Amino acid sequence: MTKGRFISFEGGEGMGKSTQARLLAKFLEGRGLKAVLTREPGGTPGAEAIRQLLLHPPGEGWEAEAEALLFAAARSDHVARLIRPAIQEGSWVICDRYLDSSRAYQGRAGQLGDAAVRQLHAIGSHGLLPDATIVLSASADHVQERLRARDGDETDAIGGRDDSYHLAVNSAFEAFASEEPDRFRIIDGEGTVEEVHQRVLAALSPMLPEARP
Ligand SMILES: Nc1ncnc2c1ncn2[C@@H]1O[C@H](COP(=O)(O)OP(=O)(O)O)[C@@H](O)[C@H]1O
Ligand SMILES: Cc1cn([C@H]2C[C@H](O)[C@@H](COP(=O)(O)OP(=O)(O)O)O2)c(=O)[nH]c1=O
Repeated sequence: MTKGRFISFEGGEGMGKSTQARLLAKFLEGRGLKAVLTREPGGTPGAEAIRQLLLHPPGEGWEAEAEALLFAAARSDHVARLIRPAIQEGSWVICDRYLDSSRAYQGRAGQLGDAAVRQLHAIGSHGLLPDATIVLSASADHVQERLRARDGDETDAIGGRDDSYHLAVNSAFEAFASEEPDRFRIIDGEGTVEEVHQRVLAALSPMLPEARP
């Protein structure tokens, strides 16, 4: 059996990751492939429970180190129980956020540093990296309007952090993409959902299987 593929979508809140991850999974299924659509933090019962603890923390919230450990623990369960087995059985795993979110949010914006986040990942998930990572990028004005329509005034412990935190997150993703151009593709997230989907397909085209006649 051929090994599957692993693709992650990254970027700040409201860039269109969930929308585009869903469309890519549908596209792959249309080509006769098995696609597993999943998300972080989450994807398994244990990781979904940790997601609640992270986004709606009890008490006064987590210290930076505890927060990074919880993300790494959720990822460890997700990789061991869902991502790795799915890749091994030949599926395409499409993941809405993955390690690079921890690098950008906890490592850069949260100031824990890249080495510490990578160390946790080496222990928790044996360093598993995606074959390709799509970073969606759009202007703050654009995204604010989308988020208002999606969430109203609702926010969570991380989405609700100040503008400078989110600016650091966005510039971290850009830096990662330029440091590792073989794995990352930056995609313009502005325009219609279909326009962005076509850009995603174009960026991944060398990996994608041919349409069957
Ligand atoms: N290209 C687009 N143009 C307009 N609205 C969009 C576009 N892509 C997504 N949206 C909408 O914007 C909101 C945020 O998109 P979503 O996919 O949830 O982003 P993310 O997962 O990055 O937070 C959703 O309400 C979604 O329907
Ligand atoms: C996976 C991951 C997410 N996060 C944050 C980013 C988001 O604020 C939140 C996940 O919420 P989510 O609803 O998935 O994000 P979005 O609004 O982009 O759809 O958790 C981290 O801080 N570190 C991580 O490793």
